[in-house]
This record gives sequence, C-alpha cells and structure tokens, in this order.
Amino acid sequence: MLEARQIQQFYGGSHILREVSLSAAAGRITVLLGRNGVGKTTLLKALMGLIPIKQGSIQFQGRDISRASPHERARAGIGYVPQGREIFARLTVEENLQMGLASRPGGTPIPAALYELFPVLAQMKSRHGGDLSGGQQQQLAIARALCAAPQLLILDEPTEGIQPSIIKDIGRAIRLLAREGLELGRGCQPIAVLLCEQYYDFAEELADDYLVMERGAVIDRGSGSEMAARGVRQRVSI
Ligand SMILES: Nc1ncnc2c1ncn2[C@@H]1O[C@H](COP(=O)(O)OP(=O)(O)OP(=O)(O)O)[C@@H](O)[C@H]1O
Repeated sequence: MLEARQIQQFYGGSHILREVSLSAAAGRITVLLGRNGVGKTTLLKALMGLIPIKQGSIQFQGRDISRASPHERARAGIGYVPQGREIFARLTVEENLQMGLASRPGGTPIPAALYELFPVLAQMKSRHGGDLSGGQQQQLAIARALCAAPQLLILDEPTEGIQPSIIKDIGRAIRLLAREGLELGRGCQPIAVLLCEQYYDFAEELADDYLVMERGAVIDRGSGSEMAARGVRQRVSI
C-alpha cells in the first residue's frame, strides 16, 4: 500500500532523515519508535507531503506520490493525525468533523460509525473543541482524519499526555481499524496504520511490524512479536 524508499531530508545543513525506507500494508499496524528528536515527526510529515523530500520516493497504491501535495495525498487515501492533535478549538466537535469531510463529495454526512467508535464525541457534538479534555481531543483528531475514509492512517504519538482509560479506547480503535476497518461510506475494509509512538507498552501491544529510528536512520526493524526479545524497549527508553 505505502512504500517509501531511501528518503533523505535536511533542515538547513542538518541531515535529518538518512535513507529511510518503510512500508505499510492494509490490515497491519506498523509502529515507528525512537527517542525524542530522532526524526520521526519529520518522516511522517514527509510521507504526508507537509515537507518536500530531498531524495527518495514514496509510492501509494502503486502510484508515485513523491511530489504530490498534502491535499492530493489526502484525496488519494492517506489520513494524518498530527502530534498535538491540532483540532480547531473554536469550532464544535461536529464542525471539526465536517472539516474532515472536505475531500469528499459535498453533502457527505459524518459517518455514524465514528460516533460508535468514540461515543464521547456524540455526547459532546455541540461543545467547542477547545473545551474537550486532551484525550477527547485526540479521539476527535482521529475521527476527523477518518472522515475522509482513508486507506492509510498515520498517527503521530496519539497517547501523548493522555489518561490511561482513553489510551485503552484509542488502542482498541486502532486495532479495529486495522483488523476490520470501519464503515465510513466506502465499504468496510481493513486499513493500514502507521503509528509513531514513545509509549513502549502501547506500541508493543499493537505492533504487527516495528521500526526503530536513531539519528535519522532506521537501525532496527522486524515483526512486533520479536520486539521484547530484540530489546527494543531498552533502545527507545530515555
Ligand atoms: N522546522 C525545523 N527546522 C530545523 N530543525 C528542525 C525542525 N523541525 C525539527 N527539527 C529538528 O530535526 C530533528 C528531528 O525532529 P523530529 O521532530 O522529526 O523528531 P521526533 O523524533 O519526531 O521527536 P519528538 O518525539 O520530540 O517529536 C530534531 O533534531 C529537531 O530539533
């Protein structure tokens, strides 16, 4: 589904991504781990087209999207939940979700399945985004990305600063999306999930595949079931 090859990225003179390659497949959760500042967010932004890549290629559904705009990538089926959520604080929950429908034909309703996935959003439909708790905002940010019915969902640290009960709900939602998919108005099919995460236990629990980054490069990768044996926890702990 997604194939990124040999991505190189620089900020000024700093070499931030060093020949990073990764893939994500429908039905699988691919987890990206690494300490603060190793380049994870930069990589996700590059995949979404928010930062142009200097070298390398990105293929999605067999199509080269290396130079496509974020908007085109969203239309092609990539959903992105940024670090820090970036919900619209002055818009209501419902209006935030409507913003997520922008890439779909006019008149497309907010998929009811999203309110089943995160019932708190139904209860808080008319509240302003800024009045929600951090965990509720994270659920809203995920639901907003899902409004576009993506085939690939990219999540940047969805557990950051969130209480344990909501982390569990988010974990359940991610697993459901990858295993079964959700009826978002385009049929219900398992999606590909690319999850960047600092919270090791959460990452290990969900990972089908994992990658570890250090100083802009992938230094280890494998299947989620090998993470404990390969000492990934020690590699990413601060
Ligand atoms: N806009 C920018 N201009 C210059 N340097 C930047 C910029 N954004 C990030 N960096 C630097 O690039 C490196 C990688 O940052 P990035 O945010 O991708 O790391 P990260 O692994 O996602 O870390 P975190 O978990 O803290 O978000 C860091 O050294 C950071 O200071």
